Amino acid sequence: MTCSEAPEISTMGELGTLLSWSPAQVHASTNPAIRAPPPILPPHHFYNKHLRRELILKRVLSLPFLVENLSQTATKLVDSITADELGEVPTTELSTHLQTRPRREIAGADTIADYYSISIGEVCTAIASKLLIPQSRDWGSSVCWARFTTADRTLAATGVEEHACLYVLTDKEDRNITLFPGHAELLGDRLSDWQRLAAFGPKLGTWIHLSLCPESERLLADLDHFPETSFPYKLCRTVHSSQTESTFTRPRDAASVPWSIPDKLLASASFIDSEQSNKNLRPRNQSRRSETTHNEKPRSVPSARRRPHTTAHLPSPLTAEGLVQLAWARATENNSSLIVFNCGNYERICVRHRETQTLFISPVFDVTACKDPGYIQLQVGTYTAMTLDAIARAKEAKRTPAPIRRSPRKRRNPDPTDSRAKKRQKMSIKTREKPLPPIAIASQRDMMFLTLQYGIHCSPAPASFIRAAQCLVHATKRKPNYKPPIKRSYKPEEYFELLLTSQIGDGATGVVHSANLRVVTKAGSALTHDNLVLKIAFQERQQVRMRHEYAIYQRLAEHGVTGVPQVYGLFEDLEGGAIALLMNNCGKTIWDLRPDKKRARTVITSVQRARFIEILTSVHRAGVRHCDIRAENLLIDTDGEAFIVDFDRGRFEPSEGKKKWEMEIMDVVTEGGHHDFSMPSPKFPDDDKEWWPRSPVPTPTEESDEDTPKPRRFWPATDTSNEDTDETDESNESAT
Ligand SMILES: Nc1ncnc2c1ncn2[C@@H]1O[C@H](COP(=O)(O)OP(=O)(O)OP(=O)(O)O)[C@@H](O)[C@H]1O
Repeated sequence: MTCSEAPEISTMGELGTLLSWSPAQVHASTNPAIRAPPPILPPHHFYNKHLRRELILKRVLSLPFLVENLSQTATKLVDSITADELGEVPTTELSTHLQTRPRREIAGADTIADYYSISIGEVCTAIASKLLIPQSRDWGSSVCWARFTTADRTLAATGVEEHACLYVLTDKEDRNITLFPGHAELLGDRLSDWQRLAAFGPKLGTWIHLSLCPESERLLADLDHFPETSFPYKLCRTVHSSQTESTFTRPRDAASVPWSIPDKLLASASFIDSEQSNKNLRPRNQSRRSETTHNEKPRSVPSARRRPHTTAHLPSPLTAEGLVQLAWARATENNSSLIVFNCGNYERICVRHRETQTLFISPVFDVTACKDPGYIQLQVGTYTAMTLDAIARAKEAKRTPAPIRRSPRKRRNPDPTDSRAKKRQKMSIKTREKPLPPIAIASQRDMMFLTLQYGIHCSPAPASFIRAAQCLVHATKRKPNYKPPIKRSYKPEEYFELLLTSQIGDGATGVVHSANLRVVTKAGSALTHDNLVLKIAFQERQQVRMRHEYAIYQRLAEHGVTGVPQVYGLFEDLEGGAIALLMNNCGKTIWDLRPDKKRARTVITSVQRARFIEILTSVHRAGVRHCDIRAENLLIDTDGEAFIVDFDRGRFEPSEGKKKWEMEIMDVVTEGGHHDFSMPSPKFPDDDKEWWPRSPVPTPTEESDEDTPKPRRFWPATDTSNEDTDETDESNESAT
């Protein structure tokens, strides 16, 4: 049945009538040009393989009464509100949303999420805010629901929308809560709870929308078809004894939650069959010791013996395992306890239980057929439960500081009586006489084991990356196009380790991380080098751009250009899906360094300005045009040195006119202004000699953004769809 009509509102029971409403069925667009792409695994699933062991999902169990529980949360709050507090229900305003018909183009996961936002989200945030702050008269929303856009616009085509959530608005600078005007005063003593909530983490609940197609419905139906004892959580396949050490306290569940998990179910979730449940979480190093004999140093086994036939992320259909892993990882990142899966007409709600690392999942239900209670009541119950749970966790986290857990992995002190240790020490003294910097040693090695250790990440097993292009800083005897073979296993002196410690940027070419390097010398001493940067590219077009960026840096290195990143190599993931460019850290962008963050004006010294101009002059002299001179690509390091980064849009052999034009842009940017990239750049003689590799035609899962720079992002994201480069006029030109 469908309850497609907006409720008729009577004065009595207006709220009840609103709560009993369920939306009309949505139908896929009849326009063949508007497809509902079947969900595929998004490229960023790479990160989900690096979740901390303590945060990884171990099992999925059914929770039959979750939906009823959540509806009751709304019922209880409605029952506790007095007629006086209820005041006037803004029926006309709210029912306008309920009447909103789906647009005919509804198909993709992003349009499903947008439809949900205007027809359900707007109403439910208003009602939930009223129930949480009953004294308010205005029915304004202090909890919000939104789909957050990302810099990677190609994600819209994956058929999965994972960036929607319930949240409280916070000030970006000081993380103070921004409630609907007047609500802060009404909260009285409870205001501190909400403040704490905002500081604790403003995201309260996670939504995963899937495109409107039969594949999505099948996926939703399969979400609990796993063995109860263990969930097959996918990790990297490298065999390696990791050196990462961390103290980490698993976030706690609230002592009392607005839903109930029967004791029996909780007990069965807590039952850890160590053999069974850890089997999938155990990286291969613990199960296969074949590479270590008694007296030998442990060898590491890469994740594959062959290079993948393409390094680019291949669109593979999303499986139920993949979807659960994706949703779990997203909820972990949001630190939310509830996850809602929605594919237009069907829905499932889940509880992420932190302590037992279990996902408790409701049965699938038809959102259009919700009756007693209606769909709006269930959603309001879900919103309020999410908020109350987050407030409780924020409060408890403040009250009981969690004990600091020491990592069980300890570094062994070398045994002074160990003759091999003594020999190693002697050798290290010898090598100390002629020390090579660690980065120079790593530059001669072809295998990189990559580990993530920041936020929710602490890789249970590293990813294996093989060198695809040489270091441009330290000389190597290798031929320029040398492709190193992949060995069966690697001794410590044959590889280097890279630890990603934070994410510092996310652009059209890739995700940029800060990184530390560790190498073990032949003599056995471990050396480290901090302050590196690794940019990872996933999609084919991004990878073409990254390889081009490397080629540009190669040209600049040949011409001895300084003031640009030093590149230590390009690497390919042996499990496919990613390539990575290793560079030195050039500091912070002049955009991020602006003294007044509320203004767009950047400020640099005259010496720095002169240096930026000098660098660009030498770049031009090397026969390269940057093509993206913006405040986000001009960096200053901790010593005040200037750097120009991000050459993925760069072009070879520019005309004199184009170089002059770019220098004028540099003048504007270093004066604190911004160039308007929507302006077509003028034509000059010899422009046709300029060349650059064209990005491949976007696959159906990718949207073309040729030469469109990354929009400047705020939180929530602002609409910058009109931004464009001065190069767009040229993007249709033929190129070699
Ligand atoms: N070598 C570096 N050192 C320090 N920070 C860096 C470095 N390279 C990049 N970054 C940071 O990462 C951000 C994104 O990097 P970059 O511009 O190279 O990526 P992109 O994917 O090409 O982005 P865009 O969409 O702007 O072209 C930069 O704005 C800068 O803040």
